Amino acid sequence: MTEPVLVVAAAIVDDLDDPRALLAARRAVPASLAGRWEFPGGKVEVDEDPVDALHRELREELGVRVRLGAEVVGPDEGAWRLTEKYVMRLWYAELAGGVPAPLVEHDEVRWLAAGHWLTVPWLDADVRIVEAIDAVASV
Ligand SMILES: Nc1nc2c([nH]c(=O)n2[C@H]2C[C@H](O)[C@@H](COP(=O)(O)OP(=O)(O)OP(=O)(O)O)O2)c(=O)[nH]1
Repeated sequence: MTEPVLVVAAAIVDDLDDPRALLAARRAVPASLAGRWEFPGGKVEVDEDPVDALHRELREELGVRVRLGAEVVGPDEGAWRLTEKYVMRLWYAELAGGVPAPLVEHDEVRWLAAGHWLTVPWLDADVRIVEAIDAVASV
């Protein structure tokens, strides 16, 4: 069996200490995923450190620098299984520089206000993740 490809992504919030708004990005490509929303991020390259990969992806995709918070630990050996092919690690983050813009594979980025995190059509695999972090933020 081949190992799943590691994807790293960020749940960018307005304030790590008191998250209210969550940044979601709408995919423009590929056609099969277009129109669905996701956590910005991407695949870790061979021999690349996952955290370095995350900073690289956020710089390339959104043009931002971030400060990372805690990892959002998932049920699949600490990660989140997305599909047969992909597994994702996710970190909370807040902006440290730049204004997020849909530069590469997205056509819109949107701040979702508290109570509205589940109102956009997330990628299928992301729904349970957004539910999990929404439950924590709503406490
Ligand atoms: N970035 C990201 N990918 C996700 C999420 N949920 C989810 O199922 N995926 C899937 C979509 C893609 O099939 C895969 C990640 O690929 P990607 O297209 O973001 O990776 P990448 O930026 O490195 O893309 P590329 O350069 O290889 O085109 O994981 C998510 O929340 N964020």
